[in-house]
Amino acid sequence: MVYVTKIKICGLKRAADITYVNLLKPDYIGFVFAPSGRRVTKEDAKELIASLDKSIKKVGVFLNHSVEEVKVIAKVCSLDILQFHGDEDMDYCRQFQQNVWKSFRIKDANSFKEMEDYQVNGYLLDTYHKTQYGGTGEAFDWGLSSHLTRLNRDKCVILAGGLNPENVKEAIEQIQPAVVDVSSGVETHGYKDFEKMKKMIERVRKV
Ligand SMILES: O=C(O)c1ccccc1N[C@@H]1O[C@H](COP(=O)(O)O)[C@@H](O)[C@H]1O
Repeated sequence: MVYVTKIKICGLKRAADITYVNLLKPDYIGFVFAPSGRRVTKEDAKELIASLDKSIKKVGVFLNHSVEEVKVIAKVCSLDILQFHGDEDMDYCRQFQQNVWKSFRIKDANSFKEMEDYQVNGYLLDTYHKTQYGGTGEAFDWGLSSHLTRLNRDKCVILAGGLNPENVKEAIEQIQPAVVDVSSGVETHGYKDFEKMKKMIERVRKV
């Protein structure tokens, strides 16, 4: 079977991280503007982006920001995609020129129903957590994806949550997402790890 899964590496914050991705060329990279140890300011992100390879698409990760705030950051950083991780509804999502990925926190079979209320460019499946909206490093039960309705299966699914070089092949085979999104799984002591990122990209592109 041939899958053509794309890969996003999220949570870049250092100049070294940009050097790594320029060498490894994932399809997407993400800057976290949500409260997190990975959070960057728009000024930091703009400076990092200045030396980013132009072939790599830039995703901004937001969490219940105001529309105005997102618009300013998207413009300053020339973001290609806006990823919303909070309680943003469809009225909120339709207010932007950029492509929108909305995250859905998967807990049980019912968690997929909310996807039907949205018409966005990407449907990001992440793990439900009581207190965290993302970046947990925890995978959800991929078996639950059997509850994705046919309608939802045809959508652009981005799989996130606890992915790493060891489990990504199984995840792709089970869910067949358009994109896999990784943050914690390619870090060591809170920083992006070149060897883990390299291994991750090799594994994804070999499936
Ligand atoms: O990365 C974060 O710190 C973060 C904070 C708040 C919302 C989203 C966040 N990141 C996104 O979380 C998922 C899964 O990350 P992980 O691989 O499990 O660490 C991914 O979509 C990140 O973009």
